[in-house]
Amino acid sequence: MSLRAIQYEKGALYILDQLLLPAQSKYLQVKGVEDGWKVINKMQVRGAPAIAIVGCLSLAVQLCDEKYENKKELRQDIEGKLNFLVSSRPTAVNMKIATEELITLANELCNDESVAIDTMKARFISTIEAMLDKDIADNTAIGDHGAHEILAHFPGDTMLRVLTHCNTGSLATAGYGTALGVIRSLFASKRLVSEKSRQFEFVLCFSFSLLCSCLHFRTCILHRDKTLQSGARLTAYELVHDKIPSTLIVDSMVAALMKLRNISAVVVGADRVNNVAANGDTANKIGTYQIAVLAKFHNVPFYVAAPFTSIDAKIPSGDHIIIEERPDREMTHIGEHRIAAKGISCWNPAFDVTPALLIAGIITELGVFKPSELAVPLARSQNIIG
Ligand SMILES: CSC[C@@H](O)[C@@H](O)C(=O)COP(=O)(O)O
Repeated sequence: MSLRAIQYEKGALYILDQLLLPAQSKYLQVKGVEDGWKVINKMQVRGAPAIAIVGCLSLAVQLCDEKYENKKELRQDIEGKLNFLVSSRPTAVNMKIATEELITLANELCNDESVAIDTMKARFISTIEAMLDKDIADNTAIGDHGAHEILAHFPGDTMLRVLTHCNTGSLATAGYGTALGVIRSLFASKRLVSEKSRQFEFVLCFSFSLLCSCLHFRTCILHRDKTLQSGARLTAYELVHDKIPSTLIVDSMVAALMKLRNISAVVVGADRVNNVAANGDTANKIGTYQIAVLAKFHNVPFYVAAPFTSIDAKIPSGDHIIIEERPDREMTHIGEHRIAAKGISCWNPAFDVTPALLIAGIITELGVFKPSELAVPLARSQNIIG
């Protein structure tokens, strides 16, 4: 059973505090939108789908306790609280898309005279609650489509090595994960386990290799604080928990890795996939772009795994994605200990944008598409949701 980092039962929401991982596994109660905003902004919960789900569930929790005079008052309160939640982190689009859909729903319920206030509240809350199950179902589908796509390029008994970046697993979603979901599905596939690979595992202590590009070391002097060591702290934690053999590397090793080891594919997640004018540029954790460039150079297929809730149909290109900048302290300190020379200035963007031309395919819950082919399945996904 993979981790459940978001635990919800009618009116009660708990999240696994990701800032404490892997040393401590402690759940925090989220009592309403103020708490929801704080846990997202402080990155106690992170990852694009998880941000949206926790944000929306924090609203559901609060609505359970609030009393309203009339539907208009309820509608206004919903809109204000959702817009507040969107401001918690700017790059991932999932919370913004969820907000637009939920405001549309609140307007419809408010304008429908056959719907009483209690029914409006109950329908609104149950729509939010459904996000949890839908995300897990989407991720399982993403995992299977992605594994199928990658395996199709290799004969049955070939041992695969997949490189991923950041954390896209159960900690970043309602469960199973996106890019990490593909890796879970690959792991579950019997085609990967062969006599040959077992022998290889035993001799080289490699196992069938998942290589996580992890710590965010950059420009050779810098180390990020724990909010961003998401590979080492979070992905490694999930893989160890699920007993999926894997190897940790740091970002600066990717070129050497691709030259010296036979990497089958790269699979990463997304905070926002732009889909206007058949674009497909993708924002993801800082360092993703350089991995995509290196993958192109070494002829390694580079995939993005993301649900349609991460696809933004509104901005003209990836250049318009707002990139969140994090505090200097993440680069200058390890815990309380300063490692950078006092007086040095820092640039600390949390994300970068990978141009669509470097992406072999976007792995979604509806299948794998070229970045330029997303428009039709996006419309289909909106009909399914709507
Ligand atoms: C399924 S999670 C996809 C992305 O959100 C993930 O790759 C990522 O970049 C997370 O960034 P974070 O800053 O940890 O929220």
